Amino acid sequence: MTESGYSKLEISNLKVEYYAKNQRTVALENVDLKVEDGEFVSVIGPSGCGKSTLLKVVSGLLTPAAGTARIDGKEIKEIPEQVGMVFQNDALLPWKSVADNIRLPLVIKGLSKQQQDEEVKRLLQMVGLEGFGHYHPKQLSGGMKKRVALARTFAYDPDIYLMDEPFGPLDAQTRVKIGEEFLHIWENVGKSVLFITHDIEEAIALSDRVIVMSARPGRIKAEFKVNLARPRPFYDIRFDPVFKELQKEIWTQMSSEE
Ligand SMILES: Nc1ncnc2c1ncn2[C@@H]1O[C@H](COP(=O)(O)OP(=O)(O)OP(=O)(O)O)[C@@H](O)[C@H]1O
Repeated sequence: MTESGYSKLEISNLKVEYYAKNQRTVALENVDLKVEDGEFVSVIGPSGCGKSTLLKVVSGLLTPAAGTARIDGKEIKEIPEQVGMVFQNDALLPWKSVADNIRLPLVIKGLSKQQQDEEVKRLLQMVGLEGFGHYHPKQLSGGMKKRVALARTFAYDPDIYLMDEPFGPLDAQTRVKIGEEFLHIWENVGKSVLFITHDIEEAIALSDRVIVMSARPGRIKAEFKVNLARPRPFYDIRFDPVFKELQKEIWTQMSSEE
């Protein structure tokens, strides 16, 4: 809870429908979910269960058919300034340099040129891209682009990070490396995260709680608290017996019919 007594994010009795070609699809139904200040929550579930839809509601891009989504107690009616998104596709501006992509939120925030330069330098260092500021996105590997996208989100410094399978397109090795770096940075930043993934191991390694959704219409099927101390080693934590037990429980829940 925040000082004001509200959760950072509170979703209550949410229902979302899509209409396409006279066909109604109920994407989400009866979804209740809270994310506290500084909490890392992952949502995992079968393809099409409404995970991205959930993020679209929180980012103000979709209006629910019923129920509410609130940030700090205030109902989301338009794009809230407290959220920052990281997608599977990095959404970098190809005509701008790496430094200028990261600079964008700082310009919007109204920082002076000198403050922007200092912050860009700090962020490039933070994501391991020192010396690449003058490169353009097309000159970077998938993992490097992901680092730029993360640096840009850290530059924006939102209260809630909304992450939709952000490491999805990366190869397994890069995915672990970036996951590790992201976890390390996040553990210092300590903001709320709502993280969508298909990967049980990634969800456990990163999160304070893992939410399992049912197939469409998406409902919350189960919730697991991750009782693993922080800071955590993103990879080695997988060998902890608590991790393995949780992985088994989540897998059992995901593969059960109900
Ligand atoms: N713009 C749209 N118009 C109509 N139906 C849609 C639209 N967007 C999503 N849907 C439907 O809503 C349901 C939930 O979609 P959503 O993208 O939220 O699922 P998801 O869990 O994120 O899937 P995945 O894991 O495959 O990315 C799906 O059945 C999808 O077909």
